[in-house]
Amino acid sequence: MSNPSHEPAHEQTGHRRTAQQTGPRGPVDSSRVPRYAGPATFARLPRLDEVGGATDVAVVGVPFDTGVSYRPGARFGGNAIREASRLLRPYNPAQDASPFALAQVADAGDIAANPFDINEAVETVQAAADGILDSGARLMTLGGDHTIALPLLRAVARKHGPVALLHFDAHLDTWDTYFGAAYTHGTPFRRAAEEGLLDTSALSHVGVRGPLYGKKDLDEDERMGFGIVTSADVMRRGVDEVAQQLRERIGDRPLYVSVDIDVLDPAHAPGTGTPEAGGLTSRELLEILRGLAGCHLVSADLVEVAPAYDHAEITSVAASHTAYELTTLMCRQIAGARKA
Ligand SMILES: N=C(N)NCCCC(=O)O
Ligand SMILES: [Zn+2]
Ligand SMILES: [Zn+2]
Repeated sequence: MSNPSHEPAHEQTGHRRTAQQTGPRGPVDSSRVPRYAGPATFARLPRLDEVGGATDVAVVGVPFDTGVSYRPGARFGGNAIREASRLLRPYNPAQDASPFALAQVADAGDIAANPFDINEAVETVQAAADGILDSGARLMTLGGDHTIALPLLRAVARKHGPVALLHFDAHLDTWDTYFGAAYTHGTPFRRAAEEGLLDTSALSHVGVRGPLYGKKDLDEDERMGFGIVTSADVMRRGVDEVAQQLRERIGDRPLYVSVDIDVLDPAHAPGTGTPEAGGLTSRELLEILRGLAGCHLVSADLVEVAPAYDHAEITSVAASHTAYELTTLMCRQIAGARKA
């Protein structure tokens, strides 16, 4: 019998064991079970229940997009990224690591956030994130709009104290309110700064570009402590120099990385809600992330993938590779800390 889903017996599912019956349970082996078969988990990794409910990194979907100011649809982002991640392979040559052999990574399913009540959804996301972090796992969330970065940062700061933030986005997302609403996808980092969740000596936006409401947007953002590497800066200075500057700013602080997929040029990520011309290439984004090796990455999100505007999975493939680099960073760091 060939069952391409994720039954506990890994002999039937083709889940790779990286050592003889010990060590992390890896992805389904795509040389034994076609990679397009069965329900999608991130990178064909086991579900959380298949690894006994304990993991080092929990990949979690956040199907929520009630906080958007323009095109809706990011509620479908997590599952689109899971589908596009079927083609990921277990060895990451760019970081010379087999991430899923270094640490257990499991797909913990979706957080069931109320689509009709943003305040309640924010509480639900925080409670779910608290639970996962309390179990000792790091979070890699997929999908949702940028509103969710606030409850995720609340959970991370509850565990680690104020964190360094590296925010990849076309937008600042430090605006104050929209239509009087405090919790939207344009406001999470102002709320996080107000709540003391951020280490104000290590806050960076990368990839910012496009029209603003006024110059005061930049002044207020700077007052909150953010430094900006614009999209044009990345082009002029190059990825190695940018990554080095970011690494120096972050140091050994606990780091949260938030990736809004609209940091990429619409040519590289058409499937998003508020696209802006002149963005990063996926190659630039992936290279900057790889340059963060050694940082203490405690959790990350990947938001604003709206598959209804995508074509040929351009956006969700870029997103799946972005999440793969982020999980690789976490797994390397976990394995390194275990050795030390
Ligand atoms: N976080 C994202 N993707 N966009 C924020 C844009 C807010 C605005 O409409 O001005
Ligand atoms: Zn954005
Ligand atoms: Zn954003």
